[in-house]
Amino acid sequence: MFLSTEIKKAIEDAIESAPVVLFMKGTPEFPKCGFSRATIGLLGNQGVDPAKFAAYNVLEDPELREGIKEFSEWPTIPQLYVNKEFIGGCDVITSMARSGELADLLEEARALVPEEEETKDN
Ligand SMILES: N[C@@H](CCC(=O)N[C@@H](CS)C(=O)NCC(=O)O)C(=O)O
Ligand code: FES
Repeated sequence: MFLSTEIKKAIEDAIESAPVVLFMKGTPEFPKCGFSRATIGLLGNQGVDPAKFAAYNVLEDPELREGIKEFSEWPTIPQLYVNKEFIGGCDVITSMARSGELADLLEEARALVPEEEETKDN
């Protein structure tokens, strides 16, 4: 498939729209596939700040669905980007969560809910 300039630009804009960007099936609230659901769950468990997060539903956009595969040179959805860098899909995120690498990556990207806010007293 040929990645048009227009689609490429839309993908680049999406990737730049937040520190943590997930291309997924469905929405964070209503994932439409177990792999996307699992990935959203892992990011939530890590404490990703919603303000630092953007999700794009590829089921609403067939061009995005195919385009992101070619752009990332990765054949499946979900796809995670952190600070414009492609990280991987569900399997990669799962193993990075287990090893602690995901926590380090997200912390370095300053994408987690700040500790003070989490523990702020009433
Ligand atoms: N092993 C994959 C699981 C994801 C996967 O297999 N996705 C499939 C089914 S949802 C996919 O995106 N197929 C191409 C498509 O639906 O466009 C991962 O680590 O992310
Ligand atoms: S939609 Fe069937 S496995 Fe993802």
